[in-house]
Order: sequence, then C-alpha cells, then structure tokens
Amino acid sequence: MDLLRRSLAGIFVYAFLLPVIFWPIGFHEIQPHLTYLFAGAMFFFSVLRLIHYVNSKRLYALSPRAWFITFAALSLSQAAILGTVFTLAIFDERFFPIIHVSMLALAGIASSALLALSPRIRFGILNLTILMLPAMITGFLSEGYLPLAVMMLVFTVYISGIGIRANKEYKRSFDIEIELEAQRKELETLNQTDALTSIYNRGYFNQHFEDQWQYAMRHELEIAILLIDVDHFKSINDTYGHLAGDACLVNLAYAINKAVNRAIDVAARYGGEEFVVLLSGCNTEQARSMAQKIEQVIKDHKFVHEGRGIPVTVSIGIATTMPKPKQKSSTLIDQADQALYQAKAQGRNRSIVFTEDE
Ligand SMILES: Nc1nc2c(ncn2[C@@H]2O[C@H](COP(=O)(O)OP(=O)(O)OP(=O)(O)O)[C@@H](O)[C@H]2O)c(=O)[nH]1
Repeated sequence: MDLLRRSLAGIFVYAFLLPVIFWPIGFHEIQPHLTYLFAGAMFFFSVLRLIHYVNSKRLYALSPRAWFITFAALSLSQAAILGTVFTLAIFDERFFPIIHVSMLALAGIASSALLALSPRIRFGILNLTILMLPAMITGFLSEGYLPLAVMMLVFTVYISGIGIRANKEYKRSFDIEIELEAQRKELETLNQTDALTSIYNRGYFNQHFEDQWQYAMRHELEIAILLIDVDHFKSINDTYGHLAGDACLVNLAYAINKAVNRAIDVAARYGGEEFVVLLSGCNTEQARSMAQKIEQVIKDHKFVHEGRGIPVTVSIGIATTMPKPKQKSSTLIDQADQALYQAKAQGRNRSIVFTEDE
C-alpha cells in the first residue's frame, strides 16, 4: 500500500507528460496522429490507475495478489508506451524535433520511477528495463549510436544501484521502527513493574486506580481496595535473612496475583511488605470474599527457606465505595489503611472491612 501512495504523483505526471513534451515544440501539428495516439494512451492508463488507486483498499482486502497484478500491469503499460515514444524520439526522424526534451524526460522519469518503486525493487528494475531497453537495444543495433547506447546502459546500471540502496535503506528504516516499538513496549513494562516481585508497581496502580475511579463515578459503580500487609515481616527478615524475606515477597506477589484473576482487577506492590488490590465494580461482600480467597491462597502456599517452612500470614484492610463527584480517590486508600490498622490491632492474620464509625 505504501508503494501505491508513493506512485500517486506518477499517475498525474504520466497523464500530462507527453502533452508537455509535444505541445510547446508544436509536435502535435507536425504529427497529430502520433501525438494523440500516445498522449491519449498515456492519459487513458492514468485514468485507469486513478480508478485503481481510489478502489485500492477494497481490491486489496479482496486479494492482495489481484491488487498488485493490476497495479503492475497498469504501471508497466505506461512504461512500455513511454519506452516506445523515447525509442522513436531517438531513432525515428519524424520525432527528431522532440529528441532532446525526450531524452531529458527519459532520464528524469527513469530515476524518479525507480526511487518511487524502491520498496519493491525487482518491480522497479523491471519498470526501468521496459522504459530503457527498447531504446538501448535499438542503439546497439543501429550504426553510429553505440556511444549513446553504452551511455544508456551505464545510466541504467547506475540508477539501478541507487534503487537497490534506497530499497535497503527503506527496509532498514522498517526494521528500526519495529525495534523501537519493541523497546518502547519493554520500557513501558519496566516502568509499570516492580523490580523484585514482577507484579505492577505503585506508579501503575495509582494511574489505574485513578482511571477506574473516574469510570466508576461516571457509571455509578462500586469500587473496592484491599490493602494487604505481611504480619511480623521484620521478624521473618531477622530470623531467615533478608534474601529469604525477598523470596517471601516474590512468593506472596505470585499468590496474590493468582487469586486476583479478573482482567480488570489489579494487584500491585504498594511498598515494602505491603500489597494492594483494586477491584472494580465490586461491592463489600465481593471484596470480603476476595480477601478470604487471598488468605486461603497464601495459607495453601508453601513458604520454604533452606528446607524450613516460613509461617506467613497477612492482615487485610478492605474499603468499598461508590465514588462521588468531589470525593478524592485517596480517601478510599485512607479507609483501607484504617481497616488494616484495625486488623493489626485485633491480632493480625485477618481482614477487616472499613465502616464509618471506626
Ligand atoms: N526482605 C525485604 N524486607 C523488606 C523489604 N521492604 C521492606 N522490608 C522490611 O519489612 C519490614 C517491615 O517491618 P514493620 O513495618 O515493622 O512491620 P512488620 O514487622 O511486618 O510488623 P507488622 O506489620 O506490624 O505485622 C522492615 O524490616 C523492612 O526492612 C524488601 O523489599 N525486602
């Protein structure tokens, strides 16, 4: 399709090229039949190419092969007409008045067409060959035209080389684009991911939470937050070592992520040994049962260090609301934090739902 866009200018140039060459010199008066025959044929094919251009999307969707064959047939037909005109201009004395301007046009058309078609370089070179070969062969076969034929050959080889280089650069720019897109995605993932646990980080959570808060407000939906804090994590670190503590956090993140399986919900590391879960469109009861599910998954998970089991429990603070205009999203976090504080105060290893009177 890029090829098509690149050849759009050619459609218009080819439609009016021959009149521009023939008319100023008065060739249409000397050879009216030949003038109208060639200029008319070029114009006719330009109209066909324009129709093809306008219907390209539909035709391409039907069959890319059919699209390309039509594109190639129309372009090559115009190259064949021009190749014939230029050959006549050089070797047929009826055309001699336009010989100089024709040669200039031939060089210009050959170079620009090749560069425009450089994304499909083989097709570009075929186009160039159809344009140049008739005049070149006639030159080699006609007496006194050898230097001109050699010059045309050198020119054809030279601009083919430029076309091949343009094709390589064209492909390289695509490769670079693909590589940059992959790097952008990788950076985006890194930017959203917690380095230790590989689940979402707080930055991503904040963004997602804000989006979901606004969505819930617009659609009058409930939204729930679960703040999860590991109980006595300091003593886990102190007893088993910091690395064992790290491994514990990794396993916990895995377990929490496993429990949270709706695509819209998000589990993230909120900081140190604290995790957060955002449940969109969830009421208090559903949030409470998610907390129980998380507790169960953690209970079922074996936390082991050097063959010794590590007892891991968590406390969970739950807060639910239907966001209202002017209400800040941070209030829900505060409420979940207050509920978490209650859960710690009441002996840990439990989940507490925030209520206004707390
Ligand atoms: N291994 C490890 N420890 C961490 C990390 N981030 C925070 N910690 C530790 O987590 C511990 C948190 O301790 P506290 O805030 O006293 O809480 P706690 O011991 O879990 O006690 P409660 O929360 O009251 O049950 C501190 O010792 C921190 O050093 C981490 O990435 N890796």
